[in-house]
Amino acid sequence: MKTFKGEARDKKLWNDFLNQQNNDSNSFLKACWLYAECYVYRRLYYFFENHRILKTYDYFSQNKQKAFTISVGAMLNVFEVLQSMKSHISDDNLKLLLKLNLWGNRCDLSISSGKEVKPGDNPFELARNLDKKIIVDESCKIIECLNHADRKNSVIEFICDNAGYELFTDFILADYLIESKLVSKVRFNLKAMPWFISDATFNDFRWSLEYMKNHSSPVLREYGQKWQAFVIGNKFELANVNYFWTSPYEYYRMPEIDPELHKRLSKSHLVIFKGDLNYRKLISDFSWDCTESFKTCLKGFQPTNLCSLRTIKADLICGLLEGQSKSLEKENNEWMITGEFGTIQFAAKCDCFHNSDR
Ligand SMILES: O=P(O)(O)OC[C@@]1(O)O[C@H](CO)[C@@H](O)[C@@H]1O
Repeated sequence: MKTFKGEARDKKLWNDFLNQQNNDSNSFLKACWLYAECYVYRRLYYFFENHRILKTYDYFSQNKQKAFTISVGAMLNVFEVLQSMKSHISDDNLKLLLKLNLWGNRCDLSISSGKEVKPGDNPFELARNLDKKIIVDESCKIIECLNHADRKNSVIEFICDNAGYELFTDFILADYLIESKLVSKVRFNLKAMPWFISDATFNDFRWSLEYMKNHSSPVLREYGQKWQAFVIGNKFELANVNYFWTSPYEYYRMPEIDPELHKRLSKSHLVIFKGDLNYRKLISDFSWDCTESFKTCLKGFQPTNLCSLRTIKADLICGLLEGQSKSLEKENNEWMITGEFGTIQFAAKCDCFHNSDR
């Protein structure tokens, strides 16, 4: 893996990392999966960013936009159910929205190697029926944490994953948190470059709201306008560009590599990490004993209360009960790589909530 040349703002971040690798492991074939995969996506962008005309071109944008447009049927269904929830703010509704958001992570174009992945037409029914597939469910702890938020001043940080339907479910959850007045602001952390095919960039975020605002369906138009107004009114905030999210670093190294980012996260009430890649970075892509606690696997990374909503696509996990992985293996010996199963895990910063040790 070669160091980068040119003027890129993350050149030093990447080159310092590459220079720290020992010669034996500094190659695509020998590096660990996380590093090699991140390097490939960064190197791909390098070819474009140094091109006179193509420097702002997002080579995955067509796939991502298609992923959004083919999900309109599911989105309309979500809005229909949501209308009835609005008049009835409750922990049960919040729990259901967390699950809707979790399953949104199935719609990822990197696991399908770019092939279309469409959500079912009735996502709430799916979310209600898939509880057996959530093999660690700490949604109650997340809700308890949200109920402790200082409603007037609390910020939630979303560390987003995929554009398309998953980003839509992020908006839905964020909207509910704002409307129910549990928090005052949701900040979205997006990718600074095309990443893992479908990861959401700043442009994807803006494109999605603009697409909704101009749609022929009145409800899509209404919410497109509403969420654009949230952006202008600072209820939805786009975090500044940050290259840490497209670096290969595991999150426990954040205080050393990007102390400013760590400090900013620590001021929020809760950080929601979406998806599989964020999970791998949270627990350092190590093959932990699957019964090890989430908190231990974070290796001290705990800027504030944090949670992870992830469909399982990579063969690492923690927080399971004794014997649980054996029975999953019997059910489906590919349970760790298909995205069929999911986890909702939580780690509390302070003692005021239960912690996630199981
Ligand atoms: O973060 P996501 O979107 O949930 O998942 C991304 C992901 O499925 O893509 C990769 C396959 O290339 C896996 O490494 C990874 O876990």
